[in-house]
Order: sequence, then C-alpha cells, then structure tokens
Amino acid sequence: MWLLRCAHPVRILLPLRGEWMGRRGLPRSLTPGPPRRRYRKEALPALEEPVSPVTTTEIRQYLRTHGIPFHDGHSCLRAPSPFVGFSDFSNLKKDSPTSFCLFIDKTTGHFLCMTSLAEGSWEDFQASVEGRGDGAKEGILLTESPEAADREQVLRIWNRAIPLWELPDPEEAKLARVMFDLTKVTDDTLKRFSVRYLRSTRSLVFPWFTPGGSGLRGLKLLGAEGQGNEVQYVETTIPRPGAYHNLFGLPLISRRDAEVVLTSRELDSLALSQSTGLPTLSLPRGTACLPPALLPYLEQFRRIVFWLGDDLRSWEAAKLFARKLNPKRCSLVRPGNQQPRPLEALNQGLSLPRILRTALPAWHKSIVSFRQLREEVLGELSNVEQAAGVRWSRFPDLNRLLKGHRKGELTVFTGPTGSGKTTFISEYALDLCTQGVNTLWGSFEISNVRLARVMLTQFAVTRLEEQLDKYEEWADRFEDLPLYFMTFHGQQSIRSVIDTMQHAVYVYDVCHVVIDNLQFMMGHEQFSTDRIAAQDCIVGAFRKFATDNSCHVTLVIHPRKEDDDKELQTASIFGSAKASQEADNVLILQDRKLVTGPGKRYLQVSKNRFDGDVGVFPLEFNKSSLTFSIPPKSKARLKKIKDDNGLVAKKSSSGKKGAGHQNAETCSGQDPSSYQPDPSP
Ligand SMILES: Nc1ncnc2c1ncn2[C@@H]1O[C@H](COP(=O)(O)OP(=O)(O)OP(=O)(O)O)[C@@H](O)[C@H]1O
Repeated sequence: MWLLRCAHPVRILLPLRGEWMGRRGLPRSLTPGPPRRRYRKEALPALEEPVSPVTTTEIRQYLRTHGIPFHDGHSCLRAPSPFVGFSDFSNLKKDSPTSFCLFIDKTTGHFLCMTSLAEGSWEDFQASVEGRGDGAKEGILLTESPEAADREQVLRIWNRAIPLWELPDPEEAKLARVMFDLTKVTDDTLKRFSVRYLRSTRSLVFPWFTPGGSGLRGLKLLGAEGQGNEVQYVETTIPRPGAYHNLFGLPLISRRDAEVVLTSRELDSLALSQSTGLPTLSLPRGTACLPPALLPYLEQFRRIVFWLGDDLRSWEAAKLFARKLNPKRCSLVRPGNQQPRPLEALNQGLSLPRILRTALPAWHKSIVSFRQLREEVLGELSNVEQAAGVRWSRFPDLNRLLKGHRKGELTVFTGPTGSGKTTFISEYALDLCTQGVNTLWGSFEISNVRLARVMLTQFAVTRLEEQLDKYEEWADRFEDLPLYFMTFHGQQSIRSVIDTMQHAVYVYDVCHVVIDNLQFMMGHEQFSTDRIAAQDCIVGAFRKFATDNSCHVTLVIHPRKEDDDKELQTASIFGSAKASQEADNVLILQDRKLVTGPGKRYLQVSKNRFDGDVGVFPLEFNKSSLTFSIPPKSKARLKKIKDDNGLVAKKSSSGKKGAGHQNAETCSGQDPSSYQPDPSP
C-alpha cells in the first residue's frame, strides 16, 4: 500500500490497488505527459500516525524561510524547481519558461516539476530541499513508465487506425460520421486533433500525446452502439480509467493562451474548436472527476469556461470543479434547451460563440440575491428528475421514497446490533458507485479486506469462493469503480476523519462518504465523559462537511438499548435528538417483530427532508451473494407512513407519488409484515 508508506498528510487507500488485489504494483502517473518520475518512496520515512494536512500559509512560509521565490497562482504556487539544477535562486530569470517550472498544489502541497517531470508529496519536496537523503538532488529518481503491455497495445492500435477521410469505402466513412454525429465536423478539424478511426471495432481513436507532442502516452477508443433510435457511446481507455489523465487538445494550446473552454467529451471539443476557434480541452473522465494532478496544466489560463453538457449533473460537476480551479476565474454554461452540449449545438446550427457569451460566473459572494440564484433554480425546475439525484438500480423502493441520492445531504442509518447494517449499506453504496458516484468508505469496525470481499461478492451477485477462476475478471471490473477506502481502523479522532474526507473530495472528487460507524469517533473526544455531547458535536461536523462540500454523508449510528420486542424509531438513535434533526434522511433496518422468515428485514425511511415521503419496504437477504433483494411478489408492498408514531399508510402499486391515496389507513404500531400486497396490477 504505497500511500500508507509515503509521508502523506492523510491516509487513503487507493481503489483496491496493492493491498488485497495485489495485481498492480506502483501507482500510475497522475498527469498528462511522458513517463513520470517519482520519488523512491522507500527512501522516505514510514509514518505511524497521519500528520496534519499542510495549509497554503505553511507552504508559503516554508518557501520564504528557505529563500525560495514563488508566484502565487490560481490553484498552485509556482517556484523554481530544485530538480533541474537550480541552486542559486537569486540569479533566476523570471520570464524563462524553465525557471519557475515547479507547481505546488496549494491545497495538498503535492508538486510537479514540468521540466524534469519529477513529482511527489509536500514531505518529499521538503526532504529534497533539505537534502534529507532521498537522492532527488543526485538524480536518483525512479522512472515509472506505462506498463509495457499497455504501451505495445497503444502503438498497435494507433498504427492500425487511420484518418476518417482515408477510409477507402465512402459508404463506410459516411456511416462512421453519422454514428458519431460528425457530419458537420470537417476533415481539417479531425486532422488538427489527430483523430483516427479503427475499422475493426468501428471506434474513433483519440490520442494522448506527451506534452511536446512527440510520443504517445495512451488512447481513448469511442465506440457507438445503436439502441433503438438512440446511440450509446462506449469509452475504453488505455491505460485504464484510473490512470488515464489526458487533457485532450493540450498539444494545440499555446503558452500565450489565456482562456480555455473545458468540455466533458472529445467530440465536443472538436465542435467547439471548429466553431469558435477558441482553445479547448476535454477532461479525461468527463464529469466524473478533475484530478488535481491536471491543475498545473490549467494554471496559465486567466479565464476558464466550463461547457460540460446539457444536464444537471454536468452543471453540478462544473460547480465542484470550479472550486478547485479558483471560482473567480471560472464561468459555467448553464444546461438548457437552447444550450445543448457543443456538438449538438453545432449540429443544430446554433451559434456556439453566442452560447459561450451566456456563461455565468461561478463565483458567489457569501450573500447572494435571487438574481444570482435564479438560473440555478430554473435548472432544478427544468430537470426535476435529475434534481432528485442518482437513482438506485437495486432498490426501486428507495427511489420511490427518497427519490434519489443527492449531493450535500446527511443520511443517518441505524438498526439493531448484528442485523446486517454493514451488509446493507455496502450494497446501497455499491449500487450508487457503479453508477459513477465517487465513494469513500470509512469502515472502522471491519477491515477493508473483509468489506471489499463483501462488496465484490455483492458486485458479482454470486458466491465467488466457488468460482475462483472468475475472480480476476470480476476484480478487474471492480477495480475500475471510483471506490476508495480510508485505512483507519478502530477509534479515530473526528478531526483526522474529516481531514481525510476533505482530502478525498479534493483529490478524488468523492461525493459520497460512508462512515461505519459513528461510535468509533467518540472515544478520542476530550469530553468523552459526556458521550451525548460528543456525539452531537460529531454529527454537527459531518452535517457541516456534507453541506460545505456538496458531498453526501451516510452515517451509521448504533441504536440505544431498547426492549427486544420494540421496533426501532427515529428516537431510538443513540444520543440526543441532534442526529435526527441534522439528518436529511433517517433509515432504519428493522428486524424485530417484523421478521416473517429467515433473513427477512424491513427498511424504514423515517425521515425524508427532500419531499417528506416516508415508508417501509421488505428486504430479503441472499446469503450466497450477500445481497438484499426485493422478491417480485412483495414489490407492491411499499407503504408510505406519515411518521413513526401515527403511522398513516398509503398503498402504492405504481410506486408513483400520490398513487392510492384514497386507500390510506391508520396502522399505528401495526406489524408491517401484516400489510397486504396491493392486489391491483
Ligand atoms: N438479513 C440477514 N439474515 C441473516 N444474516 C444476515 C443478514 N444480513 C446480514 N447477515 C449476516 O450477519 C452478519 C452481520 O452482518 P453485519 O456486519 O452487516 O451487521 P451489523 O448490523 O453491521 O453489525 P454490528 O451491529 O456489529 O455493526 C454478517 O455475516 C452478514 O452476512
């Protein structure tokens, strides 16, 4: 586990590399460019305890103390690089491109030298400045090149691919253009961006060049599959997504360019560049993430316009990315009917420069007027479905009650000891993660290996121990999920957990954090004598984190001791009422009285701030796949309940809000297992 060994402020385990998968060794390069050089991590002291994160002020102070000049940039500090032979900083030429080529991330302290391509953590940098035996100054740097197999494959594909306009069969060329909506994109544009076509897989091939444009670092293949009247695009990257950090279009950017438009797809960048002539780059993984390692490449721009897509998700992603880049220099194109994504706008004959002019500043002061909010409100109103969040694919009843999983909310989850809380919440989070919700797990009770084993089994929906020959295949797919684990185990201080979460939001664009469970943060509090006050304080910290970072936090809390024959209620959550007051959603795993058979549980939504629908639905445990699934016959058994005490149930056969209201019945204290399925089809 390389991140555990390096002197990093917070400890995060990369997605299943190293520890238990053990298939891949070193982490891959994190920025566009030629094979990276990384410090020998072995030369650095191993950390027993996480150290506190560095602040921009501390970085500045350190540089001043050591007489290193620097420029303050948007998201990085620029300094002369100690890795290109400068020792006397007083003689530096400020304008020379190589003299201030070290970029230090203001948030993490991570550095990248654009000239030597050395990179490392803040501690690595300090060690090298102080000559603390890491060998950097002597040039002992490890070269991490792309895996040989990847490199060969990249070259093989690239050499077999040909430019679209060189396809011998005009019909094939026409079909390819139609498939990818490229009928209005000219050969000249495709040529400038070096886009090719692979006939055998009918895919477009987008290259990832090294900064000088001399070498090929990777590729993205874009296939198009017809689904009825719709076309679905399928992306494949070499190297795999976690290591694919191509800012497509970078070789076309000149050092003097001060403005850029960021898109989420290569096709959009082609359309934008052709119609506006503006510099444009597309993000390697669309709206999924903006890895901080790309920030140095965006430092030169005084203005950055995000035009990521035509849906609310793109809008939300743009707002989050703008925070990393410094919102004051960012503007966002608002999605809407008259503002589709760039390629669509080109095909519809719209004026792309006009749409760009409507971009709204990303920066809001602390106090805003409705005038500044009106566009966002309109966005929510015209995308009601998306405003409700990401929908679960395995838990349709959760969708009916909660409507979806939204950023910035706090969900409190409770249930009796040993009832299957971890097992359920693992599948609930996995479901979202498979749909692109970047997830960070804080499992303090069970080890990450155990948790990952449960998750992998749920992911494969099969008993993997009996099919070990399939393990690699499933593990490969699982590895590509945007899933991260904190390496904490046992009691932790809330401060270090929140610091880790903050780091994960910045570095991995995490938008869902699962904490299992809160009791593990209470022991280290100074006022541990007052456990309830300690819990209130911790819940308050998670609430604030969720709101400030637009990140959903799911918090598992043990219930207070209650009679065995009593169902749990919102008030059964351990501690004062603070947890349920602060929570947007309260979920309870019920297994008392309600049990009608082995493995049967009920999930109760007892608070739903988004639209108020509460209710309960059955969960059936499948012991071999460790999943909870709803048996088809009981799908109609969803009940909507007014509150914990006065249960007013409404039968809902269609699952739509309002269905069956006339059937409302009072069933306070009634055993939900005695609810009858709605007989209507
Ligand atoms: N519905 C169920 N029926 C039977 N066994 C279950 C069910 N749900 C989970 N289990 C099994 O019970 C064990 C405990 O589950 P889990 O760790 O998820 O419970 P928990 O509520 O998180 O426990 P704790 O209160 O200790 O945190 C696991 O081995 C799991 O596979």
